[in-house]
Amino acid sequence: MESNKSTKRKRVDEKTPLQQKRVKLLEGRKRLPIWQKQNEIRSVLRDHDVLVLSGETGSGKSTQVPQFILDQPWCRGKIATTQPRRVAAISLARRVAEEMGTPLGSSSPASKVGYSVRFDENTSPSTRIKYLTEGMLLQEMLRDATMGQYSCVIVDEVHERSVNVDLILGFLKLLLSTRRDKPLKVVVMSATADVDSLRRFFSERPTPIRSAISTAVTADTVETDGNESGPESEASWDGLSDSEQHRAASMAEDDRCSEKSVAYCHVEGRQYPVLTRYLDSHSDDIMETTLHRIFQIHCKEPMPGDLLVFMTGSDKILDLQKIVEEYAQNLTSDFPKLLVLPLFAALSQAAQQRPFQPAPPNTRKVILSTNIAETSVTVPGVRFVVDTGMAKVKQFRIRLGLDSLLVKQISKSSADQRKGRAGREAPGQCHRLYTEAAYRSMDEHDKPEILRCDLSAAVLTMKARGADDVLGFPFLTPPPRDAMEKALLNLLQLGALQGTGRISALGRKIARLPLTPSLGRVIIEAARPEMDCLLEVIDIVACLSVESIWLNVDTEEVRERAQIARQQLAKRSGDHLTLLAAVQAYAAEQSDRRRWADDHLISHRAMQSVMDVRKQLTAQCKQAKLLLRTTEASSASDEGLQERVLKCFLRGFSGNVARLCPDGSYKTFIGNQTVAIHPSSVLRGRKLEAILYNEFVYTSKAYGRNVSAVQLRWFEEVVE
Ligand SMILES: Nc1ncnc2c1ncn2[C@@H]1O[C@H](COP(=O)(O)OP(=O)(O)OP(=O)(O)O)[C@@H](O)[C@H]1O
Repeated sequence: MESNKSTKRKRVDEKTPLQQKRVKLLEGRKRLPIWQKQNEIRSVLRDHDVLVLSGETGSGKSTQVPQFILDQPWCRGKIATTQPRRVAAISLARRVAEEMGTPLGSSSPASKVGYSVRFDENTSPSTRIKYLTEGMLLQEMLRDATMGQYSCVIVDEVHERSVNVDLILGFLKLLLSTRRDKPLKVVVMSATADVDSLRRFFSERPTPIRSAISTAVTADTVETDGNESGPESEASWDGLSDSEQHRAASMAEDDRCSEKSVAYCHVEGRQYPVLTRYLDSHSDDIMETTLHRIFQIHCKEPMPGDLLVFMTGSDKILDLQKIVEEYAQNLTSDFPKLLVLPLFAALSQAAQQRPFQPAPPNTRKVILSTNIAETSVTVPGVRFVVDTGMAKVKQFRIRLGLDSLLVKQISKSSADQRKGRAGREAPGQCHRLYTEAAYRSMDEHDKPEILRCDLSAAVLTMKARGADDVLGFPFLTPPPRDAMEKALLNLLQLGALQGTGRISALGRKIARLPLTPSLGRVIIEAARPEMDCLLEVIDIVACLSVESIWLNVDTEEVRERAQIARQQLAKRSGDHLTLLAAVQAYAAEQSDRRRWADDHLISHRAMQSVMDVRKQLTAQCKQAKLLLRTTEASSASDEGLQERVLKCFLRGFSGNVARLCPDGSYKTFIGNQTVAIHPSSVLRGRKLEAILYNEFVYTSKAYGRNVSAVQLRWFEEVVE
């Protein structure tokens, strides 16, 4: 008996480190609530096309479901699991690769688990389980409308109801009814979703409408080779082909999309309890309360136990980081050290992974995060969640035709997701910095993004995917008609649609770029031989993809230093060319880029992200044959270049132009709204004929951010 045991132990010891880790993690997996449900999940998916799966946060949905179904006879292809954010897609892929004992992504041709996020595809020829952001799955759908490589698509964290997830659900619903040669299974998962509406959505048959996707033809096969106004391939894009119509008709006679094909399963319980604490009364100074609570936990609670603090945005996070670090210096050596780590979307990928690494000995991690860590992620070590109850959300202002970010109270569903980040490896605590009454008065769910944001990108994706009649698309929640019309008009104005409403060749090119339609249009414009400024525009677009490259300057002394340092980079024409000058100077710095950034009060971290995005965008433009020039970029000081660059931005953002009025204010061309130059702009306080801005922010008043001076005659020239 004893010798049997020792042979077994020896066998385990002989395994590779990957296999040893797999065996070790298997014990923990078996304790997850979902482990007991695996046979039920397999059997339900054998008999049904769609499974709506609910289960508490941490019960094991995101990591286990793909592994449960991998070896099922119907599952010959890949399994896609979508995530709302790249940080979740990457960390889940890493974890599942460890649990399966396989290398991650492209590190080995034999790797079974990979991920795909914007600007980073990390898969191998053997990848079977792929975690990808919703945006990336939509991009894949543009290349292969039938999604032939997948046997199963798992739509995770569906409660977040991003526009992208709503589009994916609609496309999957249509695909389920048309892809008959290879079966496709769909699993929709969340801890806090509205299960009934999802079941109803998939149970109702899609109407065989013109909008149904073309499964036989992909966008690639109908490309009209740059002929923007030329006739589109009518047969290909007129909704259903003959064979598809036949299939859709026969489908109406069977029960494929009836109640029977949609199953529901619930996973009860979570692994560890989480104690919830509320404030006794409302806090008027949330920063102060957060700071106080961080130190209260740190000084009272035993180690180990890291903190995850949910805040609104990067500006507040960086402010609090500084204050916590200052206070931490005054702690006596009786207390463990504090390591403060920010986590927000605009950080480089490497910086986003730091909170997932273990803290050094005798150190407590304090992760200050936006809601990018709200769902799906397990941040190892976290036992305490501190929730400020607020988040920045996108809000579309139809009259202006612009998205703006507003700070708002979160929903109950968000609060519960935040709480669910604790209690994943051990019992935890959730400190809600609001009262219990405030929690009870919160909305149950967030308003779906489709009801509150600009729909241009969504409409373009639908059109590029062959869903021409966008008003007939199967939406889980139909968006407001005026927002759809606004999006159609915007796309028409960008030249992404033809007069008939069909997508143009130019529109299809824009749809394949991982950018908003407006920024995509700027890129395409810059690639025209007359403009010839694509490399420079890529640099600026890369800067616009991070929140800000400039460090916050809060004291008079630092402000003065910043002014002097930034003056060397500032361009009279405004922020766009100033950003270009900053990227060019940073890229040219060969000895010590970190020091250069510090000297100019520029965020080295943000610049690393900019360089990442710049590299990827350049590669994508080369692949799309937009970038033919091999010479170096021109200097930001070249006047001719400045005009061409700004004209390109004008082409994509003609709606974001305001002219100077006799009273000294700026009023937008569209909507006649007053808009001021943002205080962060190099043009602040200047009186110019007209300004162009990339972003509209509303704080104490309406501001345009990232502003440049433009001439009215350019406007007439560019926007015929
Ligand atoms: N990176 C990780 N490090 C350590 N443990 C992990 C990691 N990822 C997952 N786990 C463990 O696996 C459990 C299940 O995680 P999983 O993400 O599958 O749950 P879930 O049900 O999808 O949760 P949620 O609804 O919150 O996304 C976690 O509670 C944790 O114990």
